Amino acid sequence: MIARLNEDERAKALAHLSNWTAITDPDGLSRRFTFADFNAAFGFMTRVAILAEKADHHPEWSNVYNRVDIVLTTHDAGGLSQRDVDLARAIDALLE
Ligand SMILES: C[C@H](O)[C@H](O)[C@H]1CNC2=NC(N)=NC(=O)C2=N1
Repeated sequence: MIARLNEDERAKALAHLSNWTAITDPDGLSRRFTFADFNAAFGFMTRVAILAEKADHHPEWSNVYNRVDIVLTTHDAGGLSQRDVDLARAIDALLE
């Protein structure tokens, strides 16, 4: 069973995830992405979906036209875990 991050682990992880916001309900990370249009937003979602399937770790997300809102939280852990941090980094890397 994957564990929630403790305070020390959270602080260290967040220091490397400046684009993401720590949230409490659910306990996790969130980030809003804005693209030129729906096509670009959906293309991004497709790439994130492939990452998520490979990692067997899936985002909570919504899309409105060119905007994608992502929340990363670990259901199996009841909150923020290393899996969320790893997926956030992998998502950021898609845009580099
Ligand atoms: C059975 C399967 O491995 C689990 O349900 C995985 C799938 N994707 C998941 N995604 C997220 N965000 N949290 C989980 O706990 C989780 N668990």
